[in-house]
Amino acid sequence: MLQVKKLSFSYAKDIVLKDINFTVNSGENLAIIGKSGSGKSTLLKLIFGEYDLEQGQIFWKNIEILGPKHNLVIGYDFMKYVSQEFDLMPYTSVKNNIGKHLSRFYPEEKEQRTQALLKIVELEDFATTKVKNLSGGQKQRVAIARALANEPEILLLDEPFSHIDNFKKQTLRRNVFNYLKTKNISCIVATHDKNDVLGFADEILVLNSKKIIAKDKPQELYKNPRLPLIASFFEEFNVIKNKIYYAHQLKIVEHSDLKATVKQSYFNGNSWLIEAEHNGTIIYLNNNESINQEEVIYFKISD
Ligand SMILES: Nc1ncnc2c1ncn2[C@@H]1O[C@H](COP(=O)(O)OP(=O)(O)OP(=O)(O)O)[C@@H](O)[C@H]1O
Repeated sequence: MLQVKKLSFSYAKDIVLKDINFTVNSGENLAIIGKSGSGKSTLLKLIFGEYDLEQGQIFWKNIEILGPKHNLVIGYDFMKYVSQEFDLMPYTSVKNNIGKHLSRFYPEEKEQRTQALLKIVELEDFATTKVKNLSGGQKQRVAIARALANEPEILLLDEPFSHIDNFKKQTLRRNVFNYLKTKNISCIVATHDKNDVLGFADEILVLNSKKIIAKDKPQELYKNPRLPLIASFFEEFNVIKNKIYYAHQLKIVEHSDLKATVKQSYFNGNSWLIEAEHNGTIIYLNNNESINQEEVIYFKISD
């Protein structure tokens, strides 16, 4: 189990994280979300041991994670971190990057393991390509495979699929997160993308104003977002009479006391997102088809 206890941290004078407490069990997938600059990457780096803590402690099982003041080499064998920078060896092949930390004394196992990892990140065709000749998304996939090579006990992922195209993203997410579950590897993912979270995270931790403002199962946070900041992570939403409603909870009907004037329609695949003005504020609703600008609509709210 990972335990983060009373952690506070600042770069120079500005405090970034204050009194952070949480735990992650073995095999659990925790997503960290929050606005840009809320401290997600900093928290991952602290857990990895990249900086010395000012206050608080971090433990993996009963080993205390310590920063550079206490360790000549940053990091621990049981933990891997895939940063936004990847840190790959550019003039070396994909295969050798992935196998970098695998033992040379067992060449057959090393080859099998590398092939299995190439398959997970779907880079079999690039095994002998030098990393410098890969696209950003391909490099990101190499970095993920390399982090998995020695089966860490806990994996820290910072925006792990941000460079990967939409054609591959969903398959890759399933491959990686299912692999982690089958191997009981704990995982902490910092992300802006709800698709990295819904369907994969056991819990979501929300950072805001230096603190944890929520920690709950994705289903619970989605159903009861409590704050506009949380709702905005999932979908377009409205605040009506101090309650939060997603766009799909407002239904256009023939007759209602609730009236709005359409301003814009946006195609979003499954339906259209309708932007309309209601009592001087902009609201968002879903509809099966687009609606002309300035048309008056009536809507009801369904919980
Ligand atoms: N090395 C550093 N030195 C000084 N300040 C830093 C450093 N790294 C980050 N910060 C600051 O700390 C705060 C938190 O940054 P961090 O990168 O952890 O946020 P984040 O939530 O991961 O952001 P994003 O979602 O944009 O990646 C920001 O205000 C940032 O400017």
